[in-house]
Amino acid sequence: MMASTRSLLRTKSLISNLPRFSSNYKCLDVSVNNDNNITTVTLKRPPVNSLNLDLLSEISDVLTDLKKSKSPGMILTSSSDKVFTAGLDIMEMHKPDPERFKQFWYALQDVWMKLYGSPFPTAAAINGHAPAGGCLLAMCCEYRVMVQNFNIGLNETQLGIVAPIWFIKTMLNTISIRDTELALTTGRLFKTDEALAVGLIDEMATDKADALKKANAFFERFEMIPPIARAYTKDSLRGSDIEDLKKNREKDIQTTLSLITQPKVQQGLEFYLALLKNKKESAA
Ligand SMILES: CCCCC/C=C\CCC/C=C/CC(=O)SCCNC(=O)CCNC(=O)[C@H](O)C(C)(C)COP(=O)(O)OP(=O)(O)OC[C@H]1O[C@@H](n2cnc3c(N)ncnc32)[C@H](O)[C@@H]1OP(=O)(O)O
Repeated sequence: MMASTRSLLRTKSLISNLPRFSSNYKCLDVSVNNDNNITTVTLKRPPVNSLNLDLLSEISDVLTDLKKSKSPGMILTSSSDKVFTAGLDIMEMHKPDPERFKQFWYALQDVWMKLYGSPFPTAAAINGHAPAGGCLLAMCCEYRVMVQNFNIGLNETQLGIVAPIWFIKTMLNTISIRDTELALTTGRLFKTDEALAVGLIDEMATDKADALKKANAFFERFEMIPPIARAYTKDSLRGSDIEDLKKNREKDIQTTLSLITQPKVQQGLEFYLALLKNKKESAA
């Protein structure tokens, strides 16, 4: 196909599929790049983009919109200059109201299924720390570019909690079984260069602009690949993990609720929260 015909076809399909986004997001900025029609979703819940029910619900909605509009791709990033996301909002797990916790966990499952299983390509421009749930969101994306001198990893065991099996499968889809076991059992947070060495991220960046540039370049790889072939291939690789959670969704919610409300686990969370607060006080 001639290059000019290709670009005309692309322009036509972009016009007909232009995504329409709600302007009502409180915790997200959503913008579409005019050059390649890639959508950048920016997490914007200060101070640390911790994932509470509201933020998760908005991420879930935007993923639905992107799928409906047959988006050619999405970049996930943060408005903070030092935190991509601090993971799940600990306040949703500390002394939780059971009904609220169930909604919260359901929303997290939704985000995971939609992001890990999206038919469109995804990249994370990780411009800050990405512990626990932050690492999960980044690993759900197909490509990760991370700004130097930050931390990423599933550190749940450090908090006395356990990464659910679907978190673990997401890491197994990213790095080796051996590295996953060592990382999870020790709750290891990797510095950017260590994450690159182990394959947890794909590229390093000097700053956010560089991360966005490299993330945008990732999508050029798919210009000549029919989207349907791409999406089926991704589904062949990831679909069974998603089916497993779909089958066990209710059980996963109940088990997590009963574990998280155990007094020992609650004490551990309290201790961790106190550490976070003390860190601030001792720095002042
Ligand atoms: C065997 C029993 C198993 C039972 C359970 C079973 C399954 C449950 C599975 C649950 C899975 C959970 C996954 C998660 O995501 S847990 C969350 C893990 N997150 C973290 O460990 C990160 C904690 N935060 C930090 O390390 C730092 O905040 C930082 C991200 C590196 C940023 O540092 P800095 O810029 O210096 O900011 P501060 O530390 O001063 O924080 C500012 C402010 O934000 C509060 N905060 C930080 N993180 C969270 C959070 N995740 N949730 C809620 N709030 C958070 C922090 O306390 C400060 O608040 P104040 O300004 O009020 O002091």
